[in-house]
Amino acid sequence: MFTYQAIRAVRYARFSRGLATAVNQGRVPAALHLKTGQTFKGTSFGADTSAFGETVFSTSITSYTESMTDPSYRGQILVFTTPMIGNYGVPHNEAPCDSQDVGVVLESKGIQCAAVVVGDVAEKYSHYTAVESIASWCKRHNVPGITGVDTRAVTTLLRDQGTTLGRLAVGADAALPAPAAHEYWDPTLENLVDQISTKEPYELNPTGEIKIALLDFGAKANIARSLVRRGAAVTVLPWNFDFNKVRDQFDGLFLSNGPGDPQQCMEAALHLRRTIAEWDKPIFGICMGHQIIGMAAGLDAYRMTFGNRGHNQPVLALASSGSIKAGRVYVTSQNHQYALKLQDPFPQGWEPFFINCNDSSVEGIKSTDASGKKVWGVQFHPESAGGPLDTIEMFSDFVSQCKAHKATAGFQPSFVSEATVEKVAAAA
Ligand SMILES: NC(=O)CC[C@H](N)C(=O)O
Repeated sequence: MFTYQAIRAVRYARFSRGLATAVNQGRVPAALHLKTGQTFKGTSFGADTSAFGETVFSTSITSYTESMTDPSYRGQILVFTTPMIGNYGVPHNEAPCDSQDVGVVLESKGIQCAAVVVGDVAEKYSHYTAVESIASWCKRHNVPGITGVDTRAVTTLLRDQGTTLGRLAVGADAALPAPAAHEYWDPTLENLVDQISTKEPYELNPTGEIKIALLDFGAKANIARSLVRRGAAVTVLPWNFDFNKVRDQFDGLFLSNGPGDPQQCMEAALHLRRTIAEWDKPIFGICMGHQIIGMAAGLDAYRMTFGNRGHNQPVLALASSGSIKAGRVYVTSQNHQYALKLQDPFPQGWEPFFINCNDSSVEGIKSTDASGKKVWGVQFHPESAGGPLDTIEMFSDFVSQCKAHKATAGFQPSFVSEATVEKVAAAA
């Protein structure tokens, strides 16, 4: 019995060595180094370049294309726990750009993450919308990838020690020793939002029924799509634009997702504090936007150990509002490292809206009805892309609140801008 097992073990070792040699032949070596001292070796795909970043894992099974183009992944080395990545290829990322749409099929124009780590990259792909492989897509966008890595081992490490700075070393770099601890680049020390946010305001669907301002902290395209497809005209504004200067022209304010540490965006939270105090129209924020709303309300944001990234995060609704029913669990799409601190009591005029069923972190806040305001923030992504659509109707809730407010608000002379007054006077 023992002999039989020994023979099998030797045969298997020879077989897998042979397989590894065959697979690695002609391949460029790559190594994922973590600042905590571990190294994972594999082979490279995509760009022939090395990259630093914050190493994070995502439990999403599909939608690598949407995740990789999500600006919230900027500066991050994205480890996919799903073993095979790339088998449905990458679509052509240009939508017919009439003013009704946002110009892209995916979540932004380029690949946003710094690098990708996969167990097994698919060389062959098959999908009716695919035009290229993940490897050629990464190459075109100068983003390196590593395959042949035990991503379960990397994930276990990241769960235990937390999100860790890393370097994906490719080619000759892979043979060099790992960088010294002080050499690792920490993206969270930079204002990543400022790097990605629009520099100039622009408008989508200008003939929409209601006018929404979208503060762009690194907005996923599906946020604008979800608003435009519900009939809103969307004006995209830079993240630090003082909305108070133009608020009289809008029926609602939306704060988008975005990369990095929310503390870097305190300026936006200060503008928003004033908006919430002085403006009574609906405000909705997602992920970074939710964190900014929380900071404006007086809550603190903290850095989680490994964050939540994936399309299978359950959240419990603690309050009912629009399509959301208290006591129900919704499965959500998420991508965040920071969260709002749960404090007791909550700031006056605010209540927790959702809580994460896995780790009890705050997943949403809302203004209480007594305050007379309609402000919501959710840590998860109701627009998904990718992920479940359990909470997509929150967009319809927001748009209908804006429409209802517009219908009942009537003419409010004190809120009308000089430009509007001039236009009204000219028309009279
Ligand atoms: N998706 C997001 O907006 C992420 C928000 C923030 N950068 C975080 O990591 O928590």
